[in-house]
Amino acid sequence: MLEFERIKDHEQVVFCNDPKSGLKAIIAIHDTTLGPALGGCRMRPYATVDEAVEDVLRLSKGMTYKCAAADMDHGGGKSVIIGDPLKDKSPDLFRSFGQFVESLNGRFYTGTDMGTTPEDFVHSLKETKNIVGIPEAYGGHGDSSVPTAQGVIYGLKATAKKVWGTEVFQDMSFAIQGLGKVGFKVAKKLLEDGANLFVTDINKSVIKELVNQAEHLPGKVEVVKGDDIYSAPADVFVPCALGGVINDETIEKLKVKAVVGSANNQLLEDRLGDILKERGILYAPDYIVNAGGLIQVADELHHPNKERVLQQTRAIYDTLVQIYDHADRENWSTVHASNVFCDERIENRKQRNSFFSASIPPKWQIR
Ligand SMILES: NC(=O)c1ccc[n+]([C@@H]2O[C@H](COP(=O)([O-])OP(=O)(O)OC[C@H]3O[C@@H](n4cnc5c(N)ncnc54)[C@H](O)[C@@H]3O)[C@@H](O)[C@H]2O)c1
Repeated sequence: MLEFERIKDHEQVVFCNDPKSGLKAIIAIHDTTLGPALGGCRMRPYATVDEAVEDVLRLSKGMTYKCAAADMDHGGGKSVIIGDPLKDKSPDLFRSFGQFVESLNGRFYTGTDMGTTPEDFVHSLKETKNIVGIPEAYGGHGDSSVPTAQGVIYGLKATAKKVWGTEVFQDMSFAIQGLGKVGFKVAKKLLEDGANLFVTDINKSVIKELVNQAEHLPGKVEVVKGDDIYSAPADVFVPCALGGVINDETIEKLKVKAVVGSANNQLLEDRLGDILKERGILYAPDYIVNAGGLIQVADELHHPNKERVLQQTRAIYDTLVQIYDHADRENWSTVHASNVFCDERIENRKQRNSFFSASIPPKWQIR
């Protein structure tokens, strides 16, 4: 049962039901103060509608913060399709989803997330232009893991500067969990710069590939098993696989001085940010560090330009510096400092919007 109390933080929640294509989806728009909502579309065989609602509400709120932190003119939204991505996909399902997105008249832009691919949304594009993260052949930027990995590198530089007073990775050590699209690129760049890595992945073939490539690079790789990555004697832990990896159990094992990675929702709960602080471990808030992909997909709405994406991704460095300094001044965790930073950006925009509101044209229609 969905009660208004449950969605009181959200502007709009839309249930999409199309028996012909089998589409059952939910679109949540959290906050459009900064601009039209932006957020991916996740497809999962949710056990209950309640579980799907929970996910879409939480994820859309997270997008409001992520867009604010990256200084995007977008608010937070997200969508979920209830279904098995291995069995239930069809062109009609994604066309139908596109029609529902179109019905929101530019209030919501979406694209790929867990369980969906850019190719799925080529079908949705036939019904709406409000799709991002599309293949290069359709005018998009293609693989978003490239700027995401660049953002992680800028995050590592800002953090290394803060903790060790240097941005030189040579002879520093990093424990990388997950060598997928993002983690592999980060690992390779660090090896090129002469860093020492501890790595783990459940996929043996990516480990083998990295070890092979490392033979021709200045840095060194040591492969560790599963959970041993948490206690690896490294300077920085770089989570690039799953969410929730920093929890009461793993936090005790960490020997690092900093945590900087691409994984979404790295802390199981925000309070763990305080424990990291107490333990003298500098945490780079995930939604700031991993915004490169978001920056790239949003850029598609303004005639895609890779140089502009790189420039905006570089700003992740400065944002982190501001947050670290603010957290220091107030004696806050970086999690709290970062949430306050985003809330202030949203509040400031509210005031600016009200000043111009009588004269500005409708703010949504970007392309
Ligand atoms: N790709 C992007 O642009 C982007 C943007 C923002 C955030 N992220 C987040 O960054 C993380 C990595 O994204 P990606 O695109 O590289 O995903 P990916 O699926 O390409 O890579 C994830 C890797 O983690 C490995 N893995 C899974 N479970 C593991 C475990 N228990 N221990 C060790 N390794 C494990 C997988 O085998 C895979 O190689 C995800 O949390 C994702 O949500 C990605």
